[in-house]
Amino acid sequence: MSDDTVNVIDELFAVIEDRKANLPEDSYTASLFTHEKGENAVLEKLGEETTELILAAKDDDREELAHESADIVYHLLVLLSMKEMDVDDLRAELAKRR
Ligand SMILES: N=c1c2ncn([C@@H]3O[C@H](COP(=O)(O)OP(=O)(O)OP(=O)(O)O)[C@@H](O)[C@H]3O)c2ncn1[C@@H]1O[C@H](COP(=O)(O)O)[C@@H](O)[C@H]1O
Repeated sequence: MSDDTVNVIDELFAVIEDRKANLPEDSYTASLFTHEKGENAVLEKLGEETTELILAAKDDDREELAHESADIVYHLLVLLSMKEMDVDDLRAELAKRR
């Protein structure tokens, strides 16, 4: 994995944190933080996208698999932010398993 690929995750997380702090009206991310369903909105998205990921894998559709993987990573980062966690928590957990 290139440094750019790693950085894009950190950069995306920084954007998510910014949206959480500033709640711009036109932001999908902000709408997840203010959703009437609370955290269930992002949890439902993760459930739906996991199903879509499974279907893409079963179809051997690599383009769709990458698309759904990105949707899941994005919504996972939103969830971590909602729980006052961050990418370092994920990195630390993965590193513990080496
Ligand atoms: N990475 C994402 C990202 N991934 C997914 N989504 C949104 O998540 C929603 C996914 O829901 P759905 O699966 O129902 O949408 P869909 O387009 O039908 O997707 P599929 O069914 O094809 O999987 C869509 O509205 C997408 O726009 C994202 N929205 C934002 N980001 C990032 O967050 C940044 C800030 O975005 P805003 O908060 O909107 O400013 C953007 O610059 C992006 O980098």
